[in-house]
Amino acid sequence: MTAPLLEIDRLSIGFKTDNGQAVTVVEDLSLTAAEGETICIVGESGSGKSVASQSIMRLLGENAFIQQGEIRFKGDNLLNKSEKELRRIRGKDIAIIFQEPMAALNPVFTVGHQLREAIKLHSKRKGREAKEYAIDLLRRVGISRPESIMNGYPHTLSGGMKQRAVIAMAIASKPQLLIADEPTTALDVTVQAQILQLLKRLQEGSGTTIVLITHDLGVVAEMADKVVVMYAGQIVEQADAESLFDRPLHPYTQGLMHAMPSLQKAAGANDERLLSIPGTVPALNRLPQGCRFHTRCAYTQECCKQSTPPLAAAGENRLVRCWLAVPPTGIEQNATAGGNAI
Ligand SMILES: Nc1ncnc2c1ncn2[C@@H]1O[C@H](COP(=O)(O)OP(=O)(O)OP(=O)(O)O)[C@@H](O)[C@H]1O
Repeated sequence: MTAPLLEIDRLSIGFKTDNGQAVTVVEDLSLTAAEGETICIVGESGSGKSVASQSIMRLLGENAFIQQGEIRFKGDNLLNKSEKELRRIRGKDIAIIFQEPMAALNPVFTVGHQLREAIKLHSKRKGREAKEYAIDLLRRVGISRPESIMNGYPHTLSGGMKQRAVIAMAIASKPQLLIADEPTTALDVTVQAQILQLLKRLQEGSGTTIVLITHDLGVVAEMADKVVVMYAGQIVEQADAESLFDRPLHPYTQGLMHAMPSLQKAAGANDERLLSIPGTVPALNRLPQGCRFHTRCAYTQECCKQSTPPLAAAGENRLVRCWLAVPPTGIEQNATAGGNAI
């Protein structure tokens, strides 16, 4: 059997803080993504989604350190690569798109110049050939007057057009893996939908694997094959998208779903009484004992305050970290059987 394109294996990441202490922000994270698959990582702000995704490209700051684990891309551990080897992989085999398109665009160069540079960096195309390819890429991302956009500076474009230009740069080298970190959060709703459709269409044509970071379950519903739900640095639930939306198992996932505006409207809630999960994600250096979610959970029992639930099997291709799904008394019995289905 061929290895999945991306395998993150028991990855833990810490940051050194100003007072010299280390804080773990991603703990024991494992996931796999096959060729052509879209995997969404979802959770509230501060759950560790961006740190996890940026670690794939080793884009974390100097105060970040890997505590354990591997990130394998086509079977090779990226954490063992030199900076030189990584430079070759970044932007060519693996590309990243951020929430804010200006993070990738330089305001002092035209869109065409930047696109041609991206093309020259990762392919043999030069001069006229690079220009024609740039125009073709802009057309592919839905820009209808590519020639005039080529001569424009980024600030002359709308947010949606800028993000399209960034996507054109990202796909120039035909990457096998595209990491998209909240790519539509800065855009208004109709443009968001267009950009998501664009990513889907490009993926269908190229077979690119997408790791999509979002706090928005609406985006997950639109895009995901597989979903990883993160809370306070840990995976709390992992499932294929259909099973997750059919039957969310973790109270946190259920809370995120109840907070989805479309579901609330369908249930007849009015805007003043939008449901949300009470409380906030705890600070990672002051985590509660036991389950990290227990201080916000409607189903907290004594065991939740005492000990951390494991991420256990809960049916086919499903994992959940909750004592309700895998009761403490069942753990020893089921440990050798690989967890308890609910
Ligand atoms: N450079 C850094 N130094 C110290 N801590 C950091 C650094 N970058 C991120 N963190 C911390 O890591 C934790 C996870 O952050 P991360 O950005 O991954 O969360 P997120 O789920 O992507 O949320 P958001 O949607 O707000 O970006 C947060 O507590 C954050 O403060």
